Amino acid sequence: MLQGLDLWKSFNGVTAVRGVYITLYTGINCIKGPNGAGKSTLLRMLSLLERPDRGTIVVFGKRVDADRWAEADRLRGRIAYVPQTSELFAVSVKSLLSMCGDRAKAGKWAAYFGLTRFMDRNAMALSPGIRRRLQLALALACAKEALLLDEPESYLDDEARGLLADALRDVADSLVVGYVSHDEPLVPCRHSYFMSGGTISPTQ
Ligand SMILES: Nc1ncnc2c1ncn2[C@@H]1O[C@H](COP(=O)(O)OP(=O)(O)OP(=O)(O)O)[C@@H](O)[C@H]1O
Repeated sequence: MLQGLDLWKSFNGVTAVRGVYITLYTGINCIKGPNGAGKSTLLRMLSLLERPDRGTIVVFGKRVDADRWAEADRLRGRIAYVPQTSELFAVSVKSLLSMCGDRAKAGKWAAYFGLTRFMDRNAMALSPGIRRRLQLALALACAKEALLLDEPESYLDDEARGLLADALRDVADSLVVGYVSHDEPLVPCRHSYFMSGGTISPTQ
């Protein structure tokens, strides 16, 4: 279980997230809402990649308070994250895929997303859609407990959207999945939240 407790975040005087409480359970947890609602900021905080101004993130029972942020360094590896953009490090695909240690698992997800022929290419020289496939393969290979996805269907063609949907159905029994989107997600949501103006509420 991944929780945010009273999370707040402002940028240059603009409050992006206002006292959000959220619990992500095993399965698909969807966070929907319009542009600028604060979804990406919330997801980055839950991924321990953005320090909240105030509040606590509870990562499988372990608390990370905003004012004791050093603890985040010890827990960040438990959460795989796919950002909204398709940026990656400018190194070869195969070196990226070696990041998580389990080469067999990384190879399996790379093959699943049709990436085998790109292994020696520089990741940043690939098209945004192929980079998105690579980000997803990497995140699925690295994810042991939680997988947080920011508009994961962006850049993908129909084939890749189908692959992603099937993959998410496969891992939904074993991972906490957070899925941020504007529109209907590719897979049914076990829990749904709606965000607007930095606040959040559960939906049906
Ligand atoms: N790094 C940043 N620096 C300055 N402002 C930021 C930063 N990140 C987010 N914001 C601001 O915080 C607010 C919420 O942005 P955020 O990206 O979290 O919303 P969102 O719901 O994900 O939007 P979208 O659906 O357009 O991606 C916006 O006003 C945005 O400009």
